[in-house]
Amino acid sequence: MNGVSPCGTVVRFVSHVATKRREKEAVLLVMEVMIHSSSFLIPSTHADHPPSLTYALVLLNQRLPRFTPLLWNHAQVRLCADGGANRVFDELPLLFPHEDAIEVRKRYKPDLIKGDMDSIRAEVLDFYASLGTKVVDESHDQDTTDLHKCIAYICDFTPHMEKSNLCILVAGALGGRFDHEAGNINVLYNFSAIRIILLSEDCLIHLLPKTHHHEIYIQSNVVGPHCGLIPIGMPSGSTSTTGLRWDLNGTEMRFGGLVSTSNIVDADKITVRSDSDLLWTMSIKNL
Ligand SMILES: Nc1ncnc2c1ncn2[C@@H]1O[C@H](COP(=O)(O)OP(=O)(O)OP(=O)(O)O)[C@@H](O)[C@H]1O
Ligand SMILES: Cc1ncc(C[n+]2csc(CCO)c2C)c(N)n1
Repeated sequence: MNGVSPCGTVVRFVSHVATKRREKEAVLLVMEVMIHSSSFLIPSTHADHPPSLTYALVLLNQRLPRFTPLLWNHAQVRLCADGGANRVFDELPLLFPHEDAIEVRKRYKPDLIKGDMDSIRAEVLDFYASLGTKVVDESHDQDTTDLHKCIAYICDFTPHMEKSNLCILVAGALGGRFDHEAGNINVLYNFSAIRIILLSEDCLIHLLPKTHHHEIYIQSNVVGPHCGLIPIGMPSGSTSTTGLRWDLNGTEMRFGGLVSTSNIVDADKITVRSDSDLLWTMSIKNL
């Protein structure tokens, strides 16, 4: 029947609404929870055992955080994005002032240096190449950033099955030039199916994909209390949270309207549900 009786039309409409509601409920029922924690900021000896994630570390060409050795120890593989190698060469010895600089450099030897190679110094390249670091020169590609090239490398060499356990830590990603920061944030969206955490000494940023509900466990000795939830790229029609000083309750967020900055974590666990991808940011304590 094709809507001849007004009554039939209403019945069909009601049944359509009921079907849509059931579909929505089914989606809600099957929506998986993604767990987030900052245990990579805690020494391995104190962190949860066995660690549930496999970490990779990418070092960028920006002042490295004081806690870089901690990230290094958590990681199974360490990559430098082009000039990031200069930072490892110059800055890691400064974190161990009582040790011989060359010994420190040998201990913190990256597995791979990749990029367009316009920033790495020749002496740095020669030093690590002679120690066996793999070097991948992609100077022909002037359309993707050096960070993008490094993330692509990690993904290409991580088996499909293991990608769900992979977490890429990116040191030196924030602060400094805004075009670089924006490019680094864009990489979170380029590789939205991979866990990637951008880090500076002061804060971390990662994506909360709309495909999941999120539980963020707060290790309050290393992170917080300042935090933010930011819809980049498109508005969020509805976001709900628990555990924040200023929780959202089906709230719309958009640039030009409300975005949740200068919020405060008020619980050990924060939950977030949204119809859009959001950026989660949190302050890092003076480790
Ligand atoms: N000031 C910065 N702030 C944030 N990230 C940075 C900054 N400088 C570099 N990076 C990151 O480190 C990576 C490697 O830096 P590098 O200086 O080698 O890049 P580049 O491509 O030579 O940069 P440029 O745009 O200056 O040519 C960049 O792809 C970027 O992700
Ligand atoms: C529209 C557009 N804007 C900027 C660049 C430049 N660019 C982007 S990534 C990159 C490599 C940096 O190592 C360079 C040079 C481009 N190609 N296309």
